[in-house]
Amino acid sequence: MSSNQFLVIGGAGYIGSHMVKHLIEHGHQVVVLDDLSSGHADALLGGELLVHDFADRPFLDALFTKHHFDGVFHFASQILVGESVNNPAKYYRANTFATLVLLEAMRDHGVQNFVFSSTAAVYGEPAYVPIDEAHPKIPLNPYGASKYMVEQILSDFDRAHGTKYVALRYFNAAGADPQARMGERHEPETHLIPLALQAVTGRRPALKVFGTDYDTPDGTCLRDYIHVDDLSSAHLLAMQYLQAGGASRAFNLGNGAGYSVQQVIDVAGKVAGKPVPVEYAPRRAGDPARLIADATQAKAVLGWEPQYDDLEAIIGHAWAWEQKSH
Ligand SMILES: NC(=O)c1ccc[n+]([C@@H]2O[C@H](COP(=O)([O-])OP(=O)(O)OC[C@H]3O[C@@H](n4cnc5c(N)ncnc54)[C@H](O)[C@@H]3O)[C@@H](O)[C@H]2O)c1
Ligand SMILES: O=c1ccn([C@@H]2O[C@H](COP(=O)(O)OP(=O)(O)O[C@H]3O[C@H](CO)[C@H](O)[C@H](O)[C@H]3O)[C@@H](O)[C@H]2O)c(=O)[nH]1
Repeated sequence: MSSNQFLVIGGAGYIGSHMVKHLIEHGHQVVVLDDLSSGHADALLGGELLVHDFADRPFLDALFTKHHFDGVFHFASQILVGESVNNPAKYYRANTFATLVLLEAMRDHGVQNFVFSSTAAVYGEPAYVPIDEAHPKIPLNPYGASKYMVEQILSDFDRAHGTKYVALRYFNAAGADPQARMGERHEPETHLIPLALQAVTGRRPALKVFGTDYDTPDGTCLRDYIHVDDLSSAHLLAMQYLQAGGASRAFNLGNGAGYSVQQVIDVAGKVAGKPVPVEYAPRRAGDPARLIADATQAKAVLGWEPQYDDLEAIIGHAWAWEQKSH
């Protein structure tokens, strides 16, 4: 495939920085637009970094006048589910309204091909697992709702303006660059794997296990952990699908296997060579017992083949990053 120029919004973040790496490794030109509110400039392996809020319309007008982009990947968002419940306006503004500003600018400048970071949170409490794309979308919190609203806007823009998009609904993003050049650096960190590993090193207090009385084999929640590099490969395939004339749609991204919180803790202890200090705590509000993806569509339509279906490999990469970064 020939070299293209892509805009990666939120490219200095956890998942976006792996995307930038993947694009560069595939010979593409990359412009990163990131305000560094939660991202890190040193996570970028290359490309041109523009430090700016992506929802600034005059800035976007100048950007789209100066550059021709073959497509746009959009990772920038507010990502804390709990915060979204207490401060919904922040989420509808940053995730939904800001993306509408971006989509209008893209429409007016004729920028085509949009790959959007959506989430399994659009589904809400699962009616069945594994969850396929046809599963009812009843988000339980404003974070999930803010993303689902963007999907609905995208569908309307496609009908009205021919905006071509793929919405990728990730399950639990995990792992890090196998060479530990970049990894997960959220602040505050809320995700299970980095918190477990940081409890081992003593950088954080004991890991609180949120609930041991779920209707699952060991009583803790099941999640579908998908490696960030596998997310990146799916994004590029989704972009190429659009460039080849594929119809706008959503895809789930996950491994299709559920691992319990207790299994993650056990594997993290094995990988780190020391047990994870844990404290058993009540359930966290809004956590479904099981979230497992049916990603058959991404495999069949995009030709996506995840490389890392082994939890030990995923946590191994996160551990190498954890040791290198602190
Ligand atoms: N981490 C997960 O498990 C997960 C799961 C499902 C979906 N997602 C989605 O994936 C995307 C990336 O998540 P992440 O974990 O990499 O988050 P992150 O916070 O590490 O990255 C987000 C990036 O966007 C930038 N950003 C935020 N607001 C901006 C703005 N207004 N203008 C310019 N840049 C801005 C931040 O500086 C950061 O670099 C998000 O859209 C998130 O909702 C993540
Ligand atoms: O300190 C912790 C942190 C998490 N957990 C448990 O570990 C599992 C995974 O929790 P994470 O916070 O790592 O991930 P979530 O499944 O809550 O969230 C992920 O999936 C969501 C979709 O439902 C959103 O997309 C979100 O951005 C993404 O990180 C859950 O059962 C949670 O209760 C703990 O027991 N202790």
